[in-house]
Amino acid sequence: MADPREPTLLLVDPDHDYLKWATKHLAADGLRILRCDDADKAAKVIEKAEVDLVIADIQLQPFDGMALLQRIRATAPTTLVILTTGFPSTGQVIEATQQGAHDVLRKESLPFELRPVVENALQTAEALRVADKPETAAEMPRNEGRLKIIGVSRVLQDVFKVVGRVAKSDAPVLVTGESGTGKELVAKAIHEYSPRRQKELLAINCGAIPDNLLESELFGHEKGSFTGAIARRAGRFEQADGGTLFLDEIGDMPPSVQVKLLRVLQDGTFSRVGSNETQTTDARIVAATNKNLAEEVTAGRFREDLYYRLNVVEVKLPPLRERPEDIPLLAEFFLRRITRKNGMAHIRLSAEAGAVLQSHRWPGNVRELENTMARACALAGSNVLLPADIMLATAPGASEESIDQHVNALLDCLPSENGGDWLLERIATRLVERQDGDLGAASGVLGLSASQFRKWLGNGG
Ligand SMILES: Nc1ncnc2c1ncn2[C@@H]1O[C@H](COP(=O)(O)OP(=O)(O)OP(=O)(O)O)[C@@H](O)[C@H]1O
Repeated sequence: MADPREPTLLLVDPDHDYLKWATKHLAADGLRILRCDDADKAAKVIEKAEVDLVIADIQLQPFDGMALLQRIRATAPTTLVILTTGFPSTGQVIEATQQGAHDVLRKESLPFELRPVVENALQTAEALRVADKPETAAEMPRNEGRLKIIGVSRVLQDVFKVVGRVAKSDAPVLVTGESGTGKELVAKAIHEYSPRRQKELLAINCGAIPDNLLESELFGHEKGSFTGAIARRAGRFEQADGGTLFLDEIGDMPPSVQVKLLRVLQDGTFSRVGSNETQTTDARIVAATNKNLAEEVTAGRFREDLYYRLNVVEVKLPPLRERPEDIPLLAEFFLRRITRKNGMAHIRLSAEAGAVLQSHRWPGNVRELENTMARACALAGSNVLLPADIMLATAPGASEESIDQHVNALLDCLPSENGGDWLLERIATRLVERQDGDLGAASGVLGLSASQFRKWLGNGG
């Protein structure tokens, strides 16, 4: 049965002006906001109503925010709690985190940080609720069109805070991280939380466009300026005027284009290819790279002056293996998205499969996890994913240790006697079913010959 409940947020603060401001600031379609001015009332509300997220001041009466947090942890484990305070000490932040607070925010940074952190927390709360109640799993997520960045890890929460802070300004942002960590998603979030959100967000992959075309793609060209320039054309900088321009793979930008980009960053001007006329643009630049740009500078492949201009604010996205707590949530999120898109019944992740995912190194990061979930959905035989349903791409760089972890996780789910045969036969049978009975195709998935594969099937065919 679908859970028809609206996401619910409870604000707890003795300051009535703050409560009014925060209610207005966070108001969104389909979001229920409750308010209390003391901890006792808040605890009663939480006993009666299902609350997804509590935002409470640390200084409350008759008991403080930390004590409220402990009560909530004991009585409503899936309710997330964000504590707010004037000047949190490091000790407070550590203690609150250890007690299970989702986050601790400084009051003075709430105008920038509150909305992105709350929206992310509500998505996380929804994912937790769905994971907690399998019967509601087929439910369509709310806010269908909204950007979704899933993650509960502290490092990702920190990324959210930076996004909230920088979104309001026009400063260039450099998003760094390995391939597939979500750099483009962060660029979209910066645009979406910025005053430019009504205007265009345009993206260009500097590594995917031949060097001689990149300049004209970015800055436009005049008719006849090169062979094939049959008409005057506006470039991305003109099109993104007033909006945001996302320059992906900036480390691959050729030196001639780097010079022109530097000029735009210095004074907002450029010229179309084949023209001396100066154009102006007010496009906000978000650049991304999976290279180490400082090293590119040292190697003489990237201009130092451009590096400093771009790197006014750096958002570092950690690889997925450094935030394993995000993996099961992301996996559940992708499972829901994939099954819904394909009109399939919802498929859940078993705890054992979650453990297998958490022990993988994910060289392709979140993108690899998404693909792994798509493959698992296509091959799954029931509505619960087991370790045997998860086929991890054997990355050339996978360490022996991580391979051992997978093997151990698989062995853990075997019955004690004669387990190996049982598992191989199950895997082989499933594969044949998924390939519509085509034994040759099924053996091909594993790279085995048909005769080897028949042995797996255990019955000679
Ligand atoms: N935290 C997240 N929550 C939900 N989806 C995510 C998250 N991070 C990444 N993704 C998804 O993973 C895929 C890869 O993300 P994205 O394209 O933003 O990575 P990238 O770092 O820009 O990769 P590349 O360097 O290869 O361009 C996308 O489908 C994106 O939607």
